[in-house]
Amino acid sequence: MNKVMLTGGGSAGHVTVNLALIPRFRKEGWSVDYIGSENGIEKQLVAPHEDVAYHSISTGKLRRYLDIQNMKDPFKVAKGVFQAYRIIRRRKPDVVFSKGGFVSVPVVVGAWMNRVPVIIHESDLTPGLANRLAIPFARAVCTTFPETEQHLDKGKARYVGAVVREELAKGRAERGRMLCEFTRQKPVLLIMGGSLGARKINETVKAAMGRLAERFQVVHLCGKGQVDPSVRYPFYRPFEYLSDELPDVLAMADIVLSRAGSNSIFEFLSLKKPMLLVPLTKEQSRGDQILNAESFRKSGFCEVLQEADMTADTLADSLFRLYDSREAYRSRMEQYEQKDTLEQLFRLIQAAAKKPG
Ligand SMILES: CC(=O)N[C@H]1[C@@H](OP(=O)(O)OP(=O)(O)OC[C@H]2O[C@@H](n3ccc(=O)[nH]c3=O)[C@H](O)[C@@H]2O)O[C@H](CO)[C@@H](O)[C@@H]1O
Repeated sequence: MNKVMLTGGGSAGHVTVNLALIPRFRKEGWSVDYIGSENGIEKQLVAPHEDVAYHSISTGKLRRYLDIQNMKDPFKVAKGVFQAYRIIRRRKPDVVFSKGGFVSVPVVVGAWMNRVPVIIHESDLTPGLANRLAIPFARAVCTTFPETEQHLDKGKARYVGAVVREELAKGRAERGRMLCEFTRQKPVLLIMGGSLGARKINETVKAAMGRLAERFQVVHLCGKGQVDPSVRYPFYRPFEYLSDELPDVLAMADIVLSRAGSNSIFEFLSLKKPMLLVPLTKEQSRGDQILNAESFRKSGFCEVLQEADMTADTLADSLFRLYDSREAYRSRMEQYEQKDTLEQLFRLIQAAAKKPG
């Protein structure tokens, strides 16, 4: 029996691909282990998969800026490498698949020390810091955007496309309407700030709601602890986060306002939802979302509004314009050819395993 060790975490975006792969491994009779952090979102997301053995290791943030924590973090990372090395030596996986995030770096190094092959997946157009550190230890780097190859050692890059969770296509608009108690005929605007919410978008939506409510019914995924009870409109429904109900809400949405996290935007693309993207700025992230959004804009899948230009009025104007041209966006998205990404990833992981078959 083949054994795979998965890793990745820190935000939902770094766990989604791993979760989508688990049923594929199960189908082939592989055993699956996961190394994540003690308190990260990956622990909660993996917990329902009872047949996946979860191991936690110490993690330190690999900070891009100076701060007193910097002094402690190298020790935490070193401890994480030691723990990951020991877990991998004991569990003896045939291959490690890493999705990125801080927790993945010690795991990749631990795998290399045990001579276990490593395959990496990158969701964004340019590789994140964790993946950049891990790439020298990996056999192959799978990319979501074709452009990413320019940022990598050519021999290692494999363009596989985006993994979109199967259940997202199974949503029912009617159930979404019942959940939100939307009874009007007006179009539905879905606002999604990424897995952690987006404070600046939430504040601007609050200021723009007077105008937005005239044309849309609005469902707003605000992020944990970010629902503002003072925003009250008859057809405005805020939630902190949706899990099982998300497919139904997506099915009901006519257009979407979102950050430009890679998983989210490929989900909207696969469901043909015209999108207005407000990418995280270079200061908030590393500029990856700006590049993700720019690539989608060039393909004609979205409009982009930079955060510095976002006011209540520019936001409402952009959303009205997007809705008015929704058919043109949809027909361009129809042309996008969805690759069989999950299968390609599985095959690459299988080929890298010490005991293929
Ligand atoms: C702040 C930060 O570092 N963001 C990064 C993080 O974003 P983040 O984790 O927000 O990433 P994504 O947009 O890629 O993924 C969010 C995921 O959460 C799901 N979801 C969201 C809201 C909700 O209520 N329910 C729900 O299920 C979405 O469907 C999606 O699958 O990883 C992405 C992929 O590497 C990067 O592009 C982002 O720059």
